[in-house]
Order: sequence, then structure tokens, then C-alpha cells
Amino acid sequence: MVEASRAFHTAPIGFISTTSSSRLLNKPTHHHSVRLRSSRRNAIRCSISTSDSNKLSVKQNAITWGCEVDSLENASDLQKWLSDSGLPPQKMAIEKVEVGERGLVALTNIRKGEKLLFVPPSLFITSDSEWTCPEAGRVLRRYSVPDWPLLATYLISEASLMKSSRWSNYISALPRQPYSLLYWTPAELDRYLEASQIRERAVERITNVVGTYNDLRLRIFNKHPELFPEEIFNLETFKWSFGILFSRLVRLPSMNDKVALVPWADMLNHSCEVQTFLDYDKSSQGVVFTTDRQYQPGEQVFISYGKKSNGELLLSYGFVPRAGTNPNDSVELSLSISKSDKCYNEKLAVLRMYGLSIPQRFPVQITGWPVELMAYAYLAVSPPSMSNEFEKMASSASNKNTSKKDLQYPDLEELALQFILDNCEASISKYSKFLQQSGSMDLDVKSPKQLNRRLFLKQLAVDLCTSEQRILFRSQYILRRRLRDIKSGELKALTIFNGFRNLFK
Ligand SMILES: C[S@@+](CC[C@H](N)C(=O)[O-])C[C@H]1O[C@@H](n2cnc3c(N)ncnc32)[C@H](O)[C@@H]1O
Repeated sequence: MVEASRAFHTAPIGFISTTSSSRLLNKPTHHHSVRLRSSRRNAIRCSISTSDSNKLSVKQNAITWGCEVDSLENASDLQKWLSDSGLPPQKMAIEKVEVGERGLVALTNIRKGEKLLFVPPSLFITSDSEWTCPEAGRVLRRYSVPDWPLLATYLISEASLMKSSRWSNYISALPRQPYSLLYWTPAELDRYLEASQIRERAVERITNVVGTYNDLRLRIFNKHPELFPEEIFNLETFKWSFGILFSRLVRLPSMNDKVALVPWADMLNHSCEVQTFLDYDKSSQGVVFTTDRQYQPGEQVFISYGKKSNGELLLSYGFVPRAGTNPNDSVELSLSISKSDKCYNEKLAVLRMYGLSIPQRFPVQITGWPVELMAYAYLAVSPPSMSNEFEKMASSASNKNTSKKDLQYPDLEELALQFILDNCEASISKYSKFLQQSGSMDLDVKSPKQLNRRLFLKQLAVDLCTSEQRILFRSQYILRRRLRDIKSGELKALTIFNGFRNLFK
């Protein structure tokens, strides 16, 4: 029989809490025990500690596991536990760093092209990991819960079992509040990200997390309250576990795209300049990465989290690289077809055929815009006489079109480019409005904690909006130049034509 103790007590979510003493103030006010029957022979006793205020509202619950990442709290215990659990000696150590608060720093000279890290599979958390509460794992598998919700539930289950879980040292070193847009309230998203399409992505993501939790609750948790008590498995804890997954889960291409939490490897921060990714190395049988540059002792070592825009990095990881430093940066431009368009219904129908909608978002980069966006613009400006081309345009606007041929409609090009320019300029003015107002925004808050949070979120939003607006300014410049060329070309053609006409008069 395994003796396991689940702990959960309430505390207000502090955004930037500097000491751990605030946690000590939130002592559990009473304990009760729940007997979890994993099987007749193997019953797990899980003692749940709760406070009275738990019963008031699930929303008031806060995460009591993990730590504040602005300190090295729990980092040495994590390193010790990792080496006791089979992590070989490493050329890096967890330290406080300039970029990313905690990170891995070189202990010795590291050469370019070296295989670094090596985390063995026994230290991965995957959908196949053993549950400390095996019955809970069996129930989820019986319902064929997919990897992400399964891992989110697993993490909460192990976190609540504290020292009884083999992951206790790992979980204690995870951020108590992962930085991600999941933690922004709807009012904060509206206030700071009104200009950016990332706001919509964040709303979609939050809706998905809430939907996934509700689905699990209705289908599984409510039917097995002894295994999944609401004091522990609630929306707040799911936001935490999904926040952890969004910011730390890795996909391992060489393991058939398996997703895993890889302790130690997940202490590496991202750099836009670095081109190296974590993957499973079949020959050494562990997660490694190959350095694409050399490092000196004391230097922070980085990997790439993938070719992500600044908005995507904010969405999942809660940070924004400096404007102009991310070669994969892009901004989403939302295009729409006017309801007053004579062919609105036909255009909507062909777009739907290809999985597109009105409005539709397209990524724009500093180097230009995709052929799909141009195809959508052609469709938006096409007159009824071109209705036989609508389907082709919609197909090209979708990324389902594999041939990716550039559509050419010389007679429509000027209209289409003007349409993109108008949308681009409308978007630029939204950013300008926010950036102008942001200076004086939110200085009226009295509580230092609230002020701290608001200034932090506002700075992230200003950084994001500055980088997104910069891309749009570049597109505006290219579009204006192209339109000018078309117009001057037309003018030249007209002058030549008039010259011929005069000649024949
Ligand atoms: C996989 S974890 C890396 C370890 C993390 N720094 C920690 O202390 O737990 C990802 C998180 O690290 C931080 N991070 C990673 N790269 C960063 C960067 N370039 N700038 C700022 N924060 C970064 C973000 O908070 C992100 O959510």
C-alpha cells in the first residue's frame, strides 16, 4: 500500500510575489481524508487538506505547488534529485540569468557542434508515465483521453500528491504561475491587446482550455469524485497545468512526434538567434541538442523553441523578444469581405468549401505577405463577372492548395493591393492609438502589487505592438511603392496611347 498525501489550500494568486513567506500565511485550516480505492488489493490513502474558503468558490483557489521563478528556490534540490535519478554530469547548471530569470549556464568551455544535455527517457513525463494514483490513470485511459488533457490531469494529480510523487522535486521547481496569456483576464486582453490579433488567439486558447476542463469534469471527474475531487481538479489548477504544458512541453520528432515534459532540458531559455532544437537522439538514447555556437563558462546557453512570431511567443511563453531581433516574426492581418458585396454569399460559400471564413487572418512578415493573402484579396475585390474564378481564388487562399501557384489577375491587381493597403493602414492606426495611450494608462492604481502587474503586462503589450506595427509599416511602404509603380505604368501607357492617337488624328 502506498501512503500518499494530496495537499491543496487556498491563497490569492499573487502575480509578482517576491518571497515565499506569503505562502506561509495561507495555512490549511482543516484536513480531511479520502480513501481512494485503486483496486481491492491496492488501496491508496490520499489525505486532502483544504481550507474553508475552498468551498466558497473554485475561482478563489490558487496553486500552492511550484515556486517563484525570480529566485533559485528549489533549484539545487532539483539538480540533486536529477543526478540521483540518472541524469549524467552536465556541463551546465541552473542559475539566475538576465534573459528568462532562471536558465542553464555553461560551467566549462562548450564547443560549437557538441551534443549537450542528455536526459534519459526514465526522466521524461509522457502520456505513458506511471501514475502515483494508478486508478486515476486507468480511468483516464479507459476514456481514451488525448495526450494534452491526460498530461494536464497527470501533472495536477502528481503535484497534489506532493512528496509521495516521484516528480515532487521537479514540480516544486516549476513556476507557480507560468507566464502565458492564459493568465490574463478578459479585461486585460481587451485593454492591452486590442490592436493585436493575438488577443483573439488568446481568447480561443482560453476557451479551449475551459472547454477541455469542462468536458473532463462532465465526462469523467463528476463520475469519479473520489479520484478527482473538485478541490484539486478545478479550472484554476487546469490553467496552471496547461500553462506549464504550453511553456515547457516538447515534441520529439525522432520519437514519432511524442510530446514530453523533459526535466532539466526545460530549464533552457529561447533565443531567436539560435537554430538548435531539442530532440531524442536514437544512438545515445536521450534528449540532446547540438550547439550551433561556442559558449564560455558563465554564459547562458540557449535553444530555439521553434520558428515562432513574437505574438506566438507571448501567447505560449509569456515573453516578447525585442523588436527586429526575431527573423521569424510576423503579424496577423485580418481581411474581410464586405456584407454589401453583391457576391457576398457566393464568396462566403467558396471560402467555406476550403475551410476559410470571413474575416480571415493571414501572417505578414517583414519580407512580405503569403500568396494566400493575395488570393483572398483578389476574391474580396472581384466583380460578379469573375464569379467563375471564385473557387480557384478561395482554393489558393487556403493552405490546402498544394500547388501554391501565384494567381495572376493583372486587371485586378491594383484593386487587390489597395484593399490590402487599406486593411494594413486600418491596423496600423489601431496600434498607434494603443501606443499613444499606453504612456498614461494605468497609473491610477493604488495597490503596488496591482500596479506591478499592470505595468508588467502593459510593457509586454507595448513590446508586442511595436514589433507588429513595425512589420505593417514595412508592408505599407512596399504596397504604396507597388501601387505607385502600377499607376505610373498605367500613366506611361496612357501617354503613349494618347501620343499614337494624336499622330493618327
Ligand atoms: C521552458 S521554460 C525555460 C526555463 C524558465 N526560465 C524557468 O525558470 O523555469 C520557458 C519559460 O522561460 C522564460 N523564457 C524563455 N526564454 C525567454 C526569453 N528569451 N526571454 C524571456 N523569458 C524567457 C519564459 O517565462 C518561458 O515561459
